[in-house]
Amino acid sequence: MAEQSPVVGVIMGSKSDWDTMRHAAEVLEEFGVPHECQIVSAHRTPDRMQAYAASAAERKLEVIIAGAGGAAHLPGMVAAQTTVPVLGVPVQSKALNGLDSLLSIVQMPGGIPVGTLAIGAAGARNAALLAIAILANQRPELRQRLEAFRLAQSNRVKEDTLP
Ligand SMILES: Nc1c(C(=O)O)ncn1[C@@H]1O[C@H](COP(=O)(O)O)[C@@H](O)[C@H]1O
Repeated sequence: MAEQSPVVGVIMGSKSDWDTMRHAAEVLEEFGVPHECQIVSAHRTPDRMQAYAASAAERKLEVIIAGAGGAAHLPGMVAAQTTVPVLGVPVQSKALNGLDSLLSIVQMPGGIPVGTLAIGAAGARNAALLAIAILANQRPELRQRLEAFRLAQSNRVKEDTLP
C-alpha cells in the first residue's frame, strides 16, 4: 500500500489479549496494511481510550479493531466516541469462555454500531480480513490481493482429501 502511517488501529483491553489479537495483526502484516497495536482499556485507562477514539479520524485511521474479554466495553465505548468503523473481537474469557465478551460487544444500543466478530483467534483473523475488505473499496491493489487470498483458500479446500 502507498500509505506509511497506520490506517488500521488494533487495540485491546490488556496485554493478556495479545495472544488473540496478534492474529489480526498478522493478517494485516501479510496483506501489507499499515497498522498500529496498542493497549487501551475503557476501564483501566479511560483517558487513553477517550484520546484514542477522539483522535482516530484526524489521524486517518479508517478502521479500528478492538478486542476485549469479560465485561468487554472497549469496542462500544470507542465506537461511541468516533465515526471510524469499529470491529469488535470478543476475547475468550476464563470464567465464561468468551460468551460474556461476545454479548458485551454485540448487544449495542441502536445508533452506535460495532461490527462484532466471532470469539477468539478466528474472530481476530476475520476482523482483519473485514478491515481489508473495507479498505479495498478504495484500493484496487488490495482488492486484487484479497481476491488472490480467496482463490488460494478455495483451491486448498478443493484439494483436501478425506482419510
Ligand atoms: N474488557 C476489558 C477492558 C475494557 O473493556 O475496557 N479492559 C480490560 N478488559 C479485559 O479484561 C480481561 C482481563 O484482563 P487482565 O488479563 O489484564 O486481568 C482482558 O481480556 C481485557 O480485555
